[in-house]
Amino acid sequence: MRFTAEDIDGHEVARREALYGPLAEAVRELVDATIRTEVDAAAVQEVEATVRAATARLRDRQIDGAFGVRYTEDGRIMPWGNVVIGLRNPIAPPLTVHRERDRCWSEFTLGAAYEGPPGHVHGGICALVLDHVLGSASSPEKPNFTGTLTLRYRRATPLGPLRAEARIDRVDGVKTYVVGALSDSDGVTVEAEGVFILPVWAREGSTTTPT
Ligand SMILES: CCCCCCCCCCCC(=O)SCCNC(=O)CCNC(=O)[C@H](O)C(C)(C)COP(=O)(O)OP(=O)(O)OC[C@H]1O[C@@H](n2cnc3c(N)ncnc32)[C@H](O)[C@@H]1OP(=O)(O)O
Repeated sequence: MRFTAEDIDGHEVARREALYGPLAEAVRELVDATIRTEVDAAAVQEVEATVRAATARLRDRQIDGAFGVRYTEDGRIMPWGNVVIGLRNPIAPPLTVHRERDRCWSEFTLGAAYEGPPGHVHGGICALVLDHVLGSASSPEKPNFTGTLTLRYRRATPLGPLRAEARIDRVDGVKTYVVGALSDSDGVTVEAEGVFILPVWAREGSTTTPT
């Protein structure tokens, strides 16, 4: 598991955010446009060639494997490849998760790229979002892992503006029980319960390392 410390200061973090954030946002727009475009065949082929050229240009120099989770020396976390919140990940909506004591919440919009049933959010995407928001609520600091996530899909979740929220229900040793929900403007669409577990290597006094 890749947790990496980076020797950079806040200015450098801000510079990278300003550089890579807009690129990821542009690719998100490209994904949406790819799904929804009705331009003619020649235009589609022209764009395909342009996108392939852009991809090759980015691949001129790249890291091996995934981005990992990186930290600055002053403890700032940079989960920029994360599929839910990653600044550099165009697949991430991305969510900004807010914290208030024992609860977390996020308001965000899911568009055409997240469709399952016509005009509605794919059930796996609902699970993805809820896993992350419940997981975030489970621990402000230590890396809890999802042990069990239980969902009740009460009605289909429409594409568009949504809210996810979660709070700690109870803590039992290394297990944190969290409850939460995904909602649209008419109320709850998916209810969630999760057990989030502090892995062995992160426990007090552990000498094991992440695997
Ligand atoms: C990044 C920046 C963003 C920061 C924000 C971060 C939010 C991220 C949220 C997303 C989180 C993820 O997607 S995490 C990725 C998805 N999850 C995973 O890949 C987890 C894979 N599974 C595992 O690594 C492991 O099985 C663990 C860590 C879940 C548990 O293993 P373990 O640590 O060896 O557990 P162990 O000591 O045996 O058991 C401890 C206690 O938990 C219970 N227990 C064990 N497994 C389970 C289970 N699956 N469900 C329920 N309970 C369980 C045991 O009965 C025991 O209870 P008792 O005897 O004490 O009563």
